[in-house]
Amino acid sequence: MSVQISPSILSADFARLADEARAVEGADWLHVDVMDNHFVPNLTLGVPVVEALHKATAIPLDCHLMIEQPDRWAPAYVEAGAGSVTFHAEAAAAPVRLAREIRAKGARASMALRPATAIEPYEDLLPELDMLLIMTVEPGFGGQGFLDVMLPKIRRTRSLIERHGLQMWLQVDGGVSAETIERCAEAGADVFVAGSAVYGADDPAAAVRGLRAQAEAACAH
Ligand SMILES: O=C(CO)[C@H](O)[C@H](O)COP(=O)(O)O
Ligand SMILES: [Co+2]
Repeated sequence: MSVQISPSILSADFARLADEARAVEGADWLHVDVMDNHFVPNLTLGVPVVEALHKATAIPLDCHLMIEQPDRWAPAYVEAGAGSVTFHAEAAAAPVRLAREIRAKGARASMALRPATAIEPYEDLLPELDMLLIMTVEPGFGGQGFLDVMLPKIRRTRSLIERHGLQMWLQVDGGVSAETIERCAEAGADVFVAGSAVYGADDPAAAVRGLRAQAEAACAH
């Protein structure tokens, strides 16, 4: 699977979201962090903003739901136009049923793991998913330092995906930057979320190009 760069609008100017989406033209997906102040101690945006963003940009929206009760709310994000919908394993009541519903509605189904959540209990669920997201910070805020202790989990997850012969994305989210992206790619990630490293740069589109070049070089090894 080819490298995908997904800038996170968590680090963008929320008063200018349409412009900020255009500022990363050339990115593969746009990562949209939905937080409900219950699953994580922060509050961001919801379905109406995703709907508006979908109308404002051609970039596929990669919605990361850091919310309780994703079984109840995730389908609305597909209807709002999300290209992929990621729910957290720790919050989902029925992850297989939810993944099937997301796929049936026409989006990629993805499941996220907090840093302390192991992949192994979810091994048998992998065929139900189009993507697995390994958090490399505690979810809730942008601009945190990359947790390099997550690298073995990325490697183990890549091995499981290969052992099962699956075609699925492996996404990393949190602290991904020019300093850390190569280690993520070498460990087996192929979808890279970057918030502060892209929107904190003077030229966000150039930052996307730089991250892509580094990831592609490291993935080829
Ligand atoms: O899900 C997230 C936080 O919970 C964000 O996607 C992530 O933190 C991106 O920001 P940065 O690249 O600055 O770490
Ligand atoms: Co995210």
